[in-house]
Amino acid sequence: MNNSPITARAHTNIALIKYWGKKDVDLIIPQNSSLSLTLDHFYTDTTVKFDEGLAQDVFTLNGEPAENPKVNHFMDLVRKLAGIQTFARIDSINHVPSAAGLASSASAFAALAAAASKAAGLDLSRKDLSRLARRGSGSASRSIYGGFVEWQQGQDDQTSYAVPVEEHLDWSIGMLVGIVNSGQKKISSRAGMQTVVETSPYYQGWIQSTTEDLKSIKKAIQNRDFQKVGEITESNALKMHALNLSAQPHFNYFEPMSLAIMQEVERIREEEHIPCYYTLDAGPNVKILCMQTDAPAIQRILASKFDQITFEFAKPGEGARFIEA
Ligand SMILES: O=C(O)C[C@@](O)(CF)CCOP(=O)(O)OP(=O)(O)O
Repeated sequence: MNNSPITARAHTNIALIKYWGKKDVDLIIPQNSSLSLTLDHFYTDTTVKFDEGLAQDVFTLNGEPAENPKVNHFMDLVRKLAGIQTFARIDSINHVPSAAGLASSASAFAALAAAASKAAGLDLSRKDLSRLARRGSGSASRSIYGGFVEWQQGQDDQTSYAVPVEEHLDWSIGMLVGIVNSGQKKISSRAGMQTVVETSPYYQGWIQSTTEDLKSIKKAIQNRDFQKVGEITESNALKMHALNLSAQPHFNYFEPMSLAIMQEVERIREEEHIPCYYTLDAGPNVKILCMQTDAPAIQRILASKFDQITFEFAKPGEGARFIEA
């Protein structure tokens, strides 16, 4: 274990093919493989320093003391892996719009996995970092890499990890992220996907369909077929949300503003002939896949319709890495 503080940076990722259900809740083994795009715009910096003088882990988030049982549980995993008992100081800064509601668990646990394992004296491969990050939050397994990333579902702790599909993208694709300030209490991803696995009558159909989508989208990425990538992305997101509508009790993450933006994206595509496609996760925020050159025109149209929402553009981002604090 080295006693110097280690800082890591990891970016958030947005799934084009969704992870939405676990086979094993404790190990976080998913029901299906997923594929995401790591974004440059939103990231987490986490510093970890092990200190024999601490009687427990001390955690701060954005400069404020914080309590998070998932972080404590995760640090226990790191201690076990490194064969140490020492507690640590963990300081995490989320560079994500505060009202975002953007699932920052992906960047947070990927950055924590990198910084904590290194500070504990481990020198993990990116594959083992992805496996470790997965234990914090499934989607974090993908943020170890940049660009397009596939989380191969595997069947156990050894075989479930992410791999880079195309890490250094020479494709000028990107995402506009609309921050819909949500008043409603959202159901966490963890709770939402559990309900769906247990109660949606469509769940087996989802597994079959999303497995097909993954194969098709990888081919479309290889062929630089933006329209196909977009169509699959939009369809896959709606199928995921259909699971929520069909669950018992049913739930959904859409707000009226979400639906209005979704309809406007379809209008821009069909009437303005600007290729753009939406996806949504466990919240009301709409993410719009588009080519970088089209982003300003789309932002202008959206700003004229939704003046109270900011749409921030994100290019493909890099994988988790160590930085000077
Ligand atoms: O990212 C995706 O594939 C789709 C979602 O974002 C939702 F739309 C799921 C993210 O779930 P996560 O927060 O990783 O859950 P955990 O494993 O229970 O911590």
